[in-house]
Amino acid sequence: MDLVNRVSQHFSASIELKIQAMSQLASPIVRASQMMVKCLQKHHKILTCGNGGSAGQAQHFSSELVNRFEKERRALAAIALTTDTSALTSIANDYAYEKVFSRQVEALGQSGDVLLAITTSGNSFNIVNAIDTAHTQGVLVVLLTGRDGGKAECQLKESDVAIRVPAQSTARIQEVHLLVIHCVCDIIDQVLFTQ
Ligand SMILES: O=C(CO)[C@@H](O)[C@H](O)[C@H](O)[C@H](O)COP(=O)(O)O
Ligand SMILES: [Zn+2]
Repeated sequence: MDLVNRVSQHFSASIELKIQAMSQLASPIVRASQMMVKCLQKHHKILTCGNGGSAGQAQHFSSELVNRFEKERRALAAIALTTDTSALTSIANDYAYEKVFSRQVEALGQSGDVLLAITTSGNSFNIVNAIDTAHTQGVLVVLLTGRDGGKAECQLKESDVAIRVPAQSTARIQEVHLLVIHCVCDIIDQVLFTQ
């Protein structure tokens, strides 16, 4: 097996998907960024969640707001719901894994906040439940997903934003999600901190 060729195929597939997704995703990326700008301007916060690789993406995004992205600016309010192992393990242990994010949204989510929910399949029940609870708390939702958007996209309201990567492979979808996250960070900085 030619492993170098295999690596080349991964690069090509990732590049081609990004080019294909650009025209479809630019507009929802801008809408999601504007929603988050409004949220942060009003001193509300962004909650993030996801499973596995998407948990890493959720943390990646929240750290770029709390710390910084590419320019010096004040800290911005974001909390990853994937990091408090005591909350995660007790909620999973006492209730169900499907509740690990929704219980935290119930505790922390306030009207005017935004939930960034990340799922490649759209079918992770803890994400679907987090979206339902966000709605009952008056929290707007930005959903990063793939494939057919799954149950999570079906739960969205008109005031929410879906950013669905047109691909089937979890890895390829995650690669585009990271690019989307960096676009959103850039727009937030551009709008909030450029005169
Ligand atoms: O990162 C990977 C594979 O690339 C996996 O860890 C992946 O994130 C996990 O299988 C997740 O549980 C998938 O969840 P979801 O994206 O379907 O919501
Ligand atoms: Zn980054």
